[in-house]
Amino acid sequence: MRIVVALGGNALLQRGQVPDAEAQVENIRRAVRQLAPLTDDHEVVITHGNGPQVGVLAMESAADPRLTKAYPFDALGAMTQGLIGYWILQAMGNERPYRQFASIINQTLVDAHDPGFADPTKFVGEVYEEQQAHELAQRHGWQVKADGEHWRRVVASPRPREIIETKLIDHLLEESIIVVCAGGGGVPVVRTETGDLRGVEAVIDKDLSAALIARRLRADRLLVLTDVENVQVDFGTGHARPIKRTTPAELRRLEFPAGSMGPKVDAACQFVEAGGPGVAAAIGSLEETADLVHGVRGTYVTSN
Ligand SMILES: Nc1ncnc2c1ncn2[C@@H]1O[C@H](COP(=O)(O)OP(=O)(O)O)[C@@H](O)[C@H]1O
Ligand SMILES: NC(=O)OP(=O)(O)O
Repeated sequence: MRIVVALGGNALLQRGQVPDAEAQVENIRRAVRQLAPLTDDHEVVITHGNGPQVGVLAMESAADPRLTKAYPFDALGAMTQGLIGYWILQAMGNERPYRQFASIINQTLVDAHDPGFADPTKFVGEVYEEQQAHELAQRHGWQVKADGEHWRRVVASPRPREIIETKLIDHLLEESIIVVCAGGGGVPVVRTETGDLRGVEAVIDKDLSAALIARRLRADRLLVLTDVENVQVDFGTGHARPIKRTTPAELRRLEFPAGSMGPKVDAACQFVEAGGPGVAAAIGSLEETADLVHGVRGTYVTSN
């Protein structure tokens, strides 16, 4: 099978964890232990989040007295692809030394008029208490929103339209190379009137980019790996219950938060709606990756 995996930002850095390199390398090592067995029997593409990391780089860039202007988010996104891609590449290589892995810096086309530019939803950086978040927003010109019980900086997150390097990724898979790509959803770019590509200030949702890649590569499975075992109905209430097997039609009738479960559900639905017979998407815990593939665990989404 051809499998596209979206590795949640929580797998790389848990909420509240200090973003030291050592901590992230250790988290990635744990995540990769779950992913490596997939590569024994399947063609695998790994995408990953970058919200916490791109927030750290943005703070560093804004604080650098030598710069007249902080680095824009397209450049910071490319940096996180290099950083996290390198960590994943090394960890995968250590788990499966006889396999070949490639991590690519990729660009993701977005629409310059996407409504996501006017209503930022992508959480970046660390979590704050509400009061502190508002103070930081005032001081740095950020926009901040509630993320569960905490508050975080938000940036624009336009919908991914095309993965510029799709053909390259396809070639690599056909050569039995495991590909890490679309880190942080891919570097957001728009096409100018002259046909050139130009980076834009945004962070794309990696789950939506993973769904797009999975569709374009005609994948059999989309695995959205995060820190909860299932998508839940009435999440966060006393009567929350897990959704096990479902369809896009059923999921589309429910509502999920824009900055967390919403894009995961949307990604799963988009992939299954566009896919051929036998395709499935699963949303669930990284720790249960092997069982998600066949719908034994997690929320398993099929067309009927
Ligand atoms: N209906 C829901 N079912 C399950 N989890 C939900 C739901 N709504 C919101 N969440 C939250 O979504 C989180 C996963 O989204 P997110 O933090 O963006 O994941 P990741 O960083 O792993 O991509 C869970 O930890 C949970 O707190
Ligand atoms: N870019 C992105 O979707 O990152 P997170 O998964 O960390 O939110």
